[in-house]
Amino acid sequence: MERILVKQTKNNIIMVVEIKDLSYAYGNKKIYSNLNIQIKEGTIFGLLGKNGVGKSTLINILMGFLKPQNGKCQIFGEDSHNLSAKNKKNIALLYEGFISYDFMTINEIENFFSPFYENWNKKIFYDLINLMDLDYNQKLSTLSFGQKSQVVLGLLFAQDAKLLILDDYSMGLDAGYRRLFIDYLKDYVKGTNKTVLITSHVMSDLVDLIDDIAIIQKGGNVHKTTMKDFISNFRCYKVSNDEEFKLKNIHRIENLKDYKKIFTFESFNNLEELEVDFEEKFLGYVGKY
Ligand SMILES: Nc1ncnc2c1ncn2[C@@H]1O[C@H](COP(=O)(O)OP(=O)(O)OP(=O)(O)O)[C@@H](O)[C@H]1O
Repeated sequence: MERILVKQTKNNIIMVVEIKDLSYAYGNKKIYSNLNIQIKEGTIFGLLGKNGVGKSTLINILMGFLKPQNGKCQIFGEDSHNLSAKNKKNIALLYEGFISYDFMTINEIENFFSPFYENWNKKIFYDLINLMDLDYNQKLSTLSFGQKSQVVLGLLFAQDAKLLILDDYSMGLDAGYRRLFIDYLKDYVKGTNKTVLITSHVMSDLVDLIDDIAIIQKGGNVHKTTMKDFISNFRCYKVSNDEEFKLKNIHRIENLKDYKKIFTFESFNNLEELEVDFEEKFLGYVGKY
């Protein structure tokens, strides 16, 4: 059996997450077959895809809540469904509905969480809280949704874990809170070897944040690249509806009323290239429906 290397000695890159030939299905419903993903230490990795392609399933496998049916899924060189306590402590997970201690105050929730984590950093928690100008004695039940999410993020960052898994951090946050979070996250990981795995449906947040991406398609096909390469290499061209064209390697054609949009990794000098943002490129890749 092939051994998964935690450390690639050749260029000294440490892989924090190694997913190799992973298959998973719910009954007859195939989610992945032979999925391969690697996440390098010190990078921010975006797991992207439309609703229902299997992002949360993969996170559940990574967290050991689900077991691979085939293949391997390793974190810090150990099988994710069999992680040692030491490595478990180095993963901070954010998922929907993370907090259910609404009756506590901001102070109390910090006191409640801190003993569970060896590297607990109180200052990080209160730095984030202070950005919101809140009274520490305010009960969580009285906070706005965005403020409560900020408390959750504070609890997550204060763990000072080596790997952060953020499943849809942006749920319900307005543009201001999202920006606050993104800026904080960037500063938080800068100059450290912390690794972040993030899923989000807010594409505009991700452009300046993410290093590597995996775009998952329905059926489990995955396009892996860097954010930079995807943005510069995946192009959108405009072609008039009555123009005959025979082009190779077209990824997707979007038919609009007056013209067609062509999405491709090819470069066509004779066509008009449209300047489109990451969200549109992403939709051009995965399709709108
Ligand atoms: N326990 C389960 N039993 C059967 N099917 C499931 C189960 N959990 C998830 N699924 C299905 O598996 C598919 C992938 O679900 P998953 O939640 O991983 O998608 P996702 O990419 O995280 O979606 P979203 O972006 O909407 O959160 C979906 O079609 C979902 O209905």
